[in-house]
Amino acid sequence: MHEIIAVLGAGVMGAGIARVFGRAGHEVRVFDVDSAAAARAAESAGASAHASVEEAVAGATIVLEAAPERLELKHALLAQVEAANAEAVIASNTSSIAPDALAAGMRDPSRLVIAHFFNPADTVPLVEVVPGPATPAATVERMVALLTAAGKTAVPLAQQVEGFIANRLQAALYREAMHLVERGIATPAQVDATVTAGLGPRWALAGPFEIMDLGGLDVWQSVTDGIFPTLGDASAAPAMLRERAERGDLGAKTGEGFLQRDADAPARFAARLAALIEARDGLPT
Ligand SMILES: NC(=O)C1=CN([C@@H]2O[C@H](COP(=O)(O)OP(=O)(O)OC[C@H]3O[C@@H](n4cnc5c(N)ncnc54)[C@H](O)[C@@H]3O)[C@@H](O)[C@H]2O)C=CC1
Ligand SMILES: O=C(O)[C@@H](O)C(=O)[C@H](O)[C@@H](O)CO
Repeated sequence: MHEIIAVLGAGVMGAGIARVFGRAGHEVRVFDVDSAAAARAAESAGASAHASVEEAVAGATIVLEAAPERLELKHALLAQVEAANAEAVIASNTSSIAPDALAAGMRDPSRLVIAHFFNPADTVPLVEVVPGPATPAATVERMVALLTAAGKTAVPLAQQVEGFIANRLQAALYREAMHLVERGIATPAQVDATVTAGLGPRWALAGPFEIMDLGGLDVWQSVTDGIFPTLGDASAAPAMLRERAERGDLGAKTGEGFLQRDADAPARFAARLAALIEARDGLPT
């Protein structure tokens, strides 16, 4: 089904999302408060850039919000969308905000659904589709169909939860990774190597439940009984993350993070990831 899709926010994620839908043949419109960002994203996606939210969403059938992860900003943007378009499905690319919190200020919360893409959005197949309490099943089905037809792997959740599935899994892993570094057990590079040389290749082919089946549930019962009580239990960002973020060492965005990153690291990573996914998809099952 041909859609008219307005992408609001043309940064790291919005630009990639616009390319996904542009490549799928939909009419894509882009708005960003940074008009240069909107123009760049529109050019890369074969889309049109627009000077206002109202202009971008007028007549759109789908609105996809990829603005900064700040609830008050998203609330204001969703209000602008509702005022300018009474029909479109409104999808947010939020990383972690539960749909009901996001829809709290909306006139019609049933229009909201989460479509959570992964960075880089036009390379990573996964998109989590998360309904809020008021989201009709038909809206979830429509988003899943749209994403699937665009070549994505859409995973619908039965109900909302903060962080959805993948970010909860990532958060659990990253919490333990930082716990191990803060305890002096390993360096960030050594922790990363355990993933890229071990866990990562397996996870490209099998998720946690398949891995447990392959390893033996008796073994995993013993392992989890032994390890769970020793895991880190931080309930907020640990000092090694908070201190870097607060002093502006943001990683690839600034060149300095946990490890040194040069400016084209994200582009090189995206190219390598695309090649890896293509090779994986060509493997015999
Ligand atoms: N960066 C990542 O790895 C991922 C981020 N996300 C989520 O996607 C959303 C966007 O994140 P990023 O693309 O990384 O952020 P970003 O900071 O790269 O891009 C945000 C864009 O929104 C624009 N913007 C700011 N206020 C706006 C407004 N009122 N209306 C329209 N545009 C506005 C900014 O100028 C910027 O270009 C966030 O909710 C984030 O949590 C989701 C998956 C991955
Ligand atoms: O990893 C991803 O692309 C997504 O899970 C995200 O939402 C981002 O990592 C975000 O949580 C932080 O950049």
